[in-house]
Amino acid sequence: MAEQHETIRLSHLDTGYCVRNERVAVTKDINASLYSGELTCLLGPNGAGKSTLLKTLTGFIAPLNGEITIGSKSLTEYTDSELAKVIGVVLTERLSVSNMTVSELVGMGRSPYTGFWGRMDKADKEIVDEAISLVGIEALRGRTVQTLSDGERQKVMIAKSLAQETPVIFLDEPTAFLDYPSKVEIMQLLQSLSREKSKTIFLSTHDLELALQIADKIWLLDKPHGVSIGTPEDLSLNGDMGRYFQRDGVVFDIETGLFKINHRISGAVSLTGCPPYVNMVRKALARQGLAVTDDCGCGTKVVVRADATGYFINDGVCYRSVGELLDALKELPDTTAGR
Ligand SMILES: Nc1ncnc2c1ncn2[C@@H]1O[C@H](COP(=O)(O)OP(=O)(O)OP(=O)(O)O)[C@@H](O)[C@H]1O
Repeated sequence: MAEQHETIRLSHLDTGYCVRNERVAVTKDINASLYSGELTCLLGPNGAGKSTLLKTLTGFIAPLNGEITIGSKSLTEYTDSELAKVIGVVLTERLSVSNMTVSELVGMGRSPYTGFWGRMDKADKEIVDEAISLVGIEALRGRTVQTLSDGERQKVMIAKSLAQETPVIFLDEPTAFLDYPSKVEIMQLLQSLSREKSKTIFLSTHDLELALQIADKIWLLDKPHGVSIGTPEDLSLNGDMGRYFQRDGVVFDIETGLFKINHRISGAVSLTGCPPYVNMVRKALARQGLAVTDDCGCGTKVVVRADATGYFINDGVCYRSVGELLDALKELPDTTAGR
């Protein structure tokens, strides 16, 4: 495991904006730290202040109050060029660069080191090559940036921030607009970079389930509750996770540590069998509003069995698929005890 140390400290930090000379706070009194070798995910509902916090941490906007310390000095003491060697920022916006190749764009990550004319020497080029290979985009090198898919472009932007060789990388919704496998791939890439390169990685996301599975730490941001910080497991056990995302129709399942849809239950059946069939049938029944009461058939008129041989209702006809079983259940005049 990579050695971990505190890289950024937030002390009594208030974020927000000055609107017509009035200070409008978005988040208040955040006291927290980010660590090297850790992937931290910032979660919160729309408008909670995730982007505002990221903009404040990256020096785009000033804090309303409090202090951000990076290494041994305050963020305000860094010059722009010093900061560019400490913090890499990956934003989600589409790039307006035209006719720039992937190699050239990743090479821009070297600009804090290459001076006014941006001439890269051999060492710079090696660093760019390494960044490209770490992210696994060698095949894209010669492609122009505007021809890339969203996922490919996201990887290129991560490679650019790696070429920048900053100990800290901030990313604003890096998984937005990606299909699920690409989201997982980007998150796994960031997790391995935090581990293998000892980077401090802090990202905002709406991909709750993914963050719960992959983040070392979660920052939950919500106006009524403030910020709550911990491992996904601690935030699950102390009830914060369920509280923060409480909505009609959604429940936080403490057993799995994930959110699930709270189906409206209109009846119940009994279920026997063996995994994975029995688990899939349980899931399908829940979607139909049917709870599984027990595994012995007591108290319900319908007993469903699911195993490798097929799906059965009251040990009668063998149905070959979950779909057929559900159709048959719908046909029953009085399906369940609860109806
Ligand atoms: N430039 C600005 N001036 C004033 N208020 C702003 C400005 N930018 C954002 N806000 C407000 O600050 C609050 C937090 O916005 P922010 O964009 O940080 O939330 P967010 O958590 O990133 O939301 P989302 O998940 O929708 O992206 C919102 O109420 C927003 O309207």
